[in-house]
Amino acid sequence: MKPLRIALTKGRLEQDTVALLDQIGINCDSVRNKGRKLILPVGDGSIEVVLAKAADVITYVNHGVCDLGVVGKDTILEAGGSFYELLDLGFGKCRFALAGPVDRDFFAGYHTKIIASKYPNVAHSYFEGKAMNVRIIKIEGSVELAPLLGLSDAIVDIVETGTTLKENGLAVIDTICRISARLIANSASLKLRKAEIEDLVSRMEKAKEEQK
Ligand SMILES: Nc1ncnc2c1ncn2[C@@H]1O[C@H](COP(=O)(O)OP(=O)(O)OP(=O)(O)O)[C@@H](O)[C@H]1O
Ligand SMILES: O=P(O)(O)OC[C@H]1O[C@H](OP(=O)(O)OP(=O)(O)O)[C@H](O)[C@@H]1O
Repeated sequence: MKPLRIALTKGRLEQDTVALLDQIGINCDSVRNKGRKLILPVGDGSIEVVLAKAADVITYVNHGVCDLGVVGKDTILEAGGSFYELLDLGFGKCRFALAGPVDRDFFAGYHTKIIASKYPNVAHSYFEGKAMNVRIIKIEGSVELAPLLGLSDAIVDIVETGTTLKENGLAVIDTICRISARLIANSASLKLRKAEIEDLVSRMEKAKEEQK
């Protein structure tokens, strides 16, 4: 049988995911010593880890070329898709927040507010929920720059420790929602490889319980 393919978000979530796989008995030395390789067999070879950017994890799972994925709830909320969310993995914890300059009242004045974000869909839903008309500008990174440069009134971005906001004279105006890493599954894989996936999920759940 083909190995079960798990797309794993490179970067911040990588280490915790590898640690979790190790904990449930799937040896991930190949991932730790990957060099520039992007597809790595792990454990006894019945599982393959694919290293991808967050949004691409969802694309690969959606299209069924990967059976499972590990991705942040932030990316899930932004990208959407028709996959199943199987498990909250409990790491990669942060939150989505609306933030702006400490010395300005975001709600003051009647002009249409400008919001910068790497997550325009999340920002749009948030303000739609508040029945507030805003203009959203997509920024690719270091979103905190936008209000500092006078491009936007505020940002919708990820906040973890709050250090980036603080060091740039910004503060949280409102918390939008909590974020953590999730295990997602392609819907066909969930039917076709049910036993393997259920086994993996139950081992992950057990590992999570043991960590508490
Ligand atoms: N402080 C944080 N900042 C950003 N993401 C965080 C943070 N803490 C946890 N995360 C989670 O880690 C995931 C991956 O973040 P990471 O910064 O590695 O990649 P990225 O957001 O795609 O950025 P890049 O374009 O720099 O690769 C995020 O989608 C989010 O779920
Ligand atoms: O609250 P903190 O602990 O300071 O973390 C939050 C910061 O981390 C992320 O940026 P990242 O480092 O991923 O870079 P980016 O802005 O280029 O996406 C996020 O976009 C914030 O800028």
